[in-house]
Amino acid sequence: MSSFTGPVSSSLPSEEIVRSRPTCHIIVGMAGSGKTTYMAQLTRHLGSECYIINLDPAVTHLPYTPSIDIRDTVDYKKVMSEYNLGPNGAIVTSLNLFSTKFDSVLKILESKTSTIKHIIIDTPGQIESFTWSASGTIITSSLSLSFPTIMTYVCDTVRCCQVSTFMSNMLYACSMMYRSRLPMVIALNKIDLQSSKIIKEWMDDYSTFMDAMECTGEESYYNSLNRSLAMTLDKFYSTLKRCSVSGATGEGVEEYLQCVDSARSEFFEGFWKDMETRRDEKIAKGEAVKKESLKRLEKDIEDDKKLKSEDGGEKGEGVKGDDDGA
Ligand SMILES: Nc1nc2c(ncn2[C@@H]2O[C@H](COP(=O)(O)OP(=O)(O)OP(=O)(O)O)[C@@H](O)[C@H]2O)c(=O)[nH]1
Repeated sequence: MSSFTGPVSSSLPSEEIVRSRPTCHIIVGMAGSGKTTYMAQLTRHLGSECYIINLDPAVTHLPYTPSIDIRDTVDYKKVMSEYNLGPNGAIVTSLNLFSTKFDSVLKILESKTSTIKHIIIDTPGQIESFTWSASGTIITSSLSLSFPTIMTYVCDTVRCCQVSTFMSNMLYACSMMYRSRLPMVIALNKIDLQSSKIIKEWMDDYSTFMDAMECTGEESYYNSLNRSLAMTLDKFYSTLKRCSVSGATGEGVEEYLQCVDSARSEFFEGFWKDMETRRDEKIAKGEAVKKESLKRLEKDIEDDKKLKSEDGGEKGEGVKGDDDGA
């Protein structure tokens, strides 16, 4: 799996150091999918082993107590009025403002690595404001350069039992996974209300999804688009880790943590290896550029010398001095 598009520094921690670090879970999902409720359940389960960060500037109530809260740094309502923005624009701007201070967050996290095993991050309900914004990319990249990081995509199982909602969610998850290049866990949430069996079948067997689409009785452009997309997504499903959970009852948290463990290993096999290769490539490229510059400099000096000998050294002291200096 190739990965990273942000800055690569040769002063990054080694794999050995990163391996001993807590796993960072970035919790994403469509509005109302149950991210916050599930996070509360997860953090209750993990207790003092986890460190919680809230990145949703517009949330009014949280059922958990975050250790770092974007709302302590950025006043979303003020951003709205000062920059004359609507709700979504204000979320993106608040995230942008917060991302400029993200180095301080990383420093705090660094100081906690010996006492925590998980860093859990809640993101705004307006999924695109985090996943498709520059600040979302900066935050995700910064975290993944210091900690084994995974994306947890929370799905509302009740709504995903409709073929069109299922497809929208999978397309979103797929694009986010390929954009971030991080391992992804799909948490099929709200299983206290609806079994996730049918969704798993659709992921495992393309023909069952086709059958479900036939059952809608529609032969529309939308269905033929869904059919083509389903074929394309087939490969994506095979790379996913998925589990069934309930933010309401806590069911499935253990299964989720097993998925996280395997996603963590995938992080080192895919993302981290690729990142190191890129870093080595960049250093090697830097060396090559240096060598090339040196060659050019030597050639310039040679050319200069040739010119001077052709001129018979008539250019006087100044040029001689330059030559000596070179
Ligand atoms: N029955 C049931 N309800 C749930 C579950 N998870 C969340 N809910 C309900 O779904 C609604 C949305 O839950 P939230 O946790 O606020 O969802 P969210 O994704 O954080 O919402 P946004 O931040 O607005 O995107 C709330 O009414 C929750 O009580 C679940 O596992 N089972």
